[in-house]
Amino acid sequence: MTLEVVAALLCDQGRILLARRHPNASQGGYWEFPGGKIDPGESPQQALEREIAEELSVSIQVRHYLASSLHHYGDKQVNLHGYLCHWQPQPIQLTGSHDQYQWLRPEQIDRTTLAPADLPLLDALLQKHRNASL
Ligand SMILES: Nc1nc2c([nH]c(=O)n2[C@@H]2O[C@H](COP(=O)(O)OP(=O)(O)OP(=O)(O)O)[C@@H](O)[C@H]2O)c(=O)[nH]1
Repeated sequence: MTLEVVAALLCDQGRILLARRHPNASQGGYWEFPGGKIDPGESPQQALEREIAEELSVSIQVRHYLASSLHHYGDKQVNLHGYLCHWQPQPIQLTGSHDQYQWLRPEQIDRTTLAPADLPLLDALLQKHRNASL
């Protein structure tokens, strides 16, 4: 089984939003870029805007595709697609999928507690930042 999943790299003043999966969820306790599965008939952008509204109670604008990552978790395979997103700062309300969130600069993100499928997305983000500062 391969799940098609979208994730938002939501930027605010150089920091990226990370959310921690609820302990009872699959990959519980891992930090991730929030998002979720693409429903039938949805575009990745539509899925991402819907998931972020559902999980964080905020509205976002999907800007650019960043990178994808295909990861085997044992019981399933996740094809994760990361998009750079923009928002007008709004209060975040976690609605159940996550138990915490934090804003971090990409170089501050702890690779050991990040969902393994997200590591290539983090690397693409770090690469983009390095290129931007050349
Ligand atoms: N939203 C999101 N999901 C991710 C990321 N990285 C990653 O491996 N995943 C995995 O992608 C799968 C789908 O995400 P979901 O948010 O719809 O989670 P879910 O609990 O409904 O999924 P489940 O059916 O696997 O339990 C989960 O197994 C989740 O662990 C990520 O950065 N964001």
